[in-house]
Amino acid sequence: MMDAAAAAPKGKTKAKQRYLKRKKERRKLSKNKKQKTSLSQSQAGELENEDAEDNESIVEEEEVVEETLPVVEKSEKRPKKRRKLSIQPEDGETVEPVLAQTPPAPSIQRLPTPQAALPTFPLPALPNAPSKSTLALQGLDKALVDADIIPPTKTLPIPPEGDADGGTGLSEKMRKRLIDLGITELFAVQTSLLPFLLPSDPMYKALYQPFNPPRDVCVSAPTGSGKTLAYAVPIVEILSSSIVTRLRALVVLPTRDLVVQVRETFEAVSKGRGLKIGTATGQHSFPHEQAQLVADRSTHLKGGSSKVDILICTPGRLIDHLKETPNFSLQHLRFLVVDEADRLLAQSFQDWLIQVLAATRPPKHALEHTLNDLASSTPKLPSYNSTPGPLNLPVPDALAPAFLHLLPYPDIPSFITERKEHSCQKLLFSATLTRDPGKIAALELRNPKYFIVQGSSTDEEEENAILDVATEKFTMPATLKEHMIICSAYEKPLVFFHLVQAHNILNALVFTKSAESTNRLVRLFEFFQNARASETPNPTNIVARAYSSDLPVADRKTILENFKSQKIQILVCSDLISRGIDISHVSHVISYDSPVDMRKYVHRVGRTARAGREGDAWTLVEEQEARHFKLMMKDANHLSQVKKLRIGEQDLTSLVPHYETALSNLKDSYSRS
Ligand SMILES: Nc1ncnc2c1ncn2[C@@H]1O[C@H](COP(=O)(O)OP(=O)(O)OP(=O)(O)O)[C@@H](O)[C@H]1O
Repeated sequence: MMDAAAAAPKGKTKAKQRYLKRKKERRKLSKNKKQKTSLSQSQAGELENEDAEDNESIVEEEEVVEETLPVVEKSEKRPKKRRKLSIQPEDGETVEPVLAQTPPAPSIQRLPTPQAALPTFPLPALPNAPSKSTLALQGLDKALVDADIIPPTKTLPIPPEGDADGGTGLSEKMRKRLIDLGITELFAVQTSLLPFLLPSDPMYKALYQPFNPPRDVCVSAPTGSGKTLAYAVPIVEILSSSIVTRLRALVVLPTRDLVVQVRETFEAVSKGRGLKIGTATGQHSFPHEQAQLVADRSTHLKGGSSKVDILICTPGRLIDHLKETPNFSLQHLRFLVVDEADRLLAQSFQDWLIQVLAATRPPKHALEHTLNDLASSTPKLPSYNSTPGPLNLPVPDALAPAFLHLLPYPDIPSFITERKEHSCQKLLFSATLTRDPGKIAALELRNPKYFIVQGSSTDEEEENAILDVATEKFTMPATLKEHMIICSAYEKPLVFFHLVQAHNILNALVFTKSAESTNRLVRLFEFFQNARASETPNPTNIVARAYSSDLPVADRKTILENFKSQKIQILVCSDLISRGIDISHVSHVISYDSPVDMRKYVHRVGRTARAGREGDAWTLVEEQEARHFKLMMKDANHLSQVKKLRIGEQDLTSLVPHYETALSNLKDSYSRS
């Protein structure tokens, strides 16, 4: 018998035999393991640990055996073909199978989910046509397009003395004065204009701003909206800072009556501020006016010699003073107000505007001429570099700063190269502001700022407001009610009498086409009243008076005062007082003869419904004029606001007998005179 060692195959060492034996045992064990499904975890763990230990020992042994036993290596399990792996996550979410190493085959499922549809593009189309208003705005003056649109409802309370100015820009003195006058809030036009003209920075309130001259202003605001205070208040505020009297504000108005009215406003507002106010209307003799306006007329003074700070005048008399009154000068003007601007610009009286503007500008040559005489009479002036000698320089006589450079002083070098500008600020006002570019250009406005008072809340309404000014469509006071009565020429006086009686009119302004018609209507009305009174037990006596340019100035003044104090109930007038006149209690305006143009209509009806009060306007339109009147209203986009009033035939026929008597009496009176 062979022993075990001898039985061992040749070349196998003891270690090898031991290894093979243990391997056999391990295989056996792993077979058993598979069969024993109920094998506990702990047992399995022990087995694994055992395996791990075995493996360690094998590695050690293999390091030794490796070269000699390649067979053993072959027996190791190698990964076969790579297969797809499927991962089943715990939460049950299905994960796309991933192929190891090989790139994923393109699959529709794997593409990002496409959007609902392909992106859409707008169909080619023409852009929307610009609106009519946008088109109309094109080519308009930029200043007008940039206008400030102020809603008429915008008001600002005036804080009492001691409080902050509340955004009004007003001094304590002015606030106290206004409150004393019963003005407790600023109207729309004033809320915007006052802070613009009275900025909080005192630099901009200065009388002279030679290097930063103020912007000019154009204001379009309805009748009775408070335009007069909108310029009177800032002028008084700025001028009251001046100590020396110079003509610094010039207010130009179309009629004497308006001059008187605006003077009253200035006097009321400037009470206690030390400002001197003068007027020039031709009401007094020329020498009298000269003496009122100029202190020294005998010495030639280059800076002028004014006795007033504010001059309110009509253009005709202004030009007379510019030409004829020695030392009457506009060089110090800080404000030039053109109220009822469209009317004044239409008035080419002696080219008044050109002459006034020329007088406010520093002349390039004219002053030099006048100074030449002076220079020739003085010893030759030393040049800047020459040996200093005794200077005998002309006295500037309080020349305005913008005019100083014209004096024949030695040339003093200055680091300021900018030209000095005159500081005259032009302020234009009207309820019917003109858009005639030629007329506006004549004003030589400096960077003008427009303010338009008109109801507007949307952008479109703002555009419309600008367009209305551009196309001369005017805004009426919101509190005004308008009516037209179409009748025959024969019925017209009857309609007038009926309106006066039926509506118990006590404060009416009646407009006719001429001074002659005015007088005739008043006389007819008086005869009619007399005829009625003889048959009526307790007749109400209504006093009617004519107010026309035929009357002496003193009589006009008395009549106007009597109408204001309600001693006269009906004032019959021509268009002489259709503009600007402010009589607060006028409840009715009757256009006995219908106005020929829209501007006249706006100003006539604007004598009522002022300062937020109610008012009625009636226009009597003869049948043959009806077409023209309606067309005029339609062109102004205003026809819908003018209601047609029908008067029953019965109402008129009852008045006919008295009317017939009045007519025959009038005829007699005319034949006698
Ligand atoms: N803030 C205010 N509070 C109360 N009343 C005011 C105010 N501002 C002006 N008024 C009054 O309103 C009236 C009309 O003002 P004004 O005569 O200045 O109107 P206007 O805009 O110039 O009208 P028109 O275009 O007809 O000349 C005047 O009696 C004036 O005293």
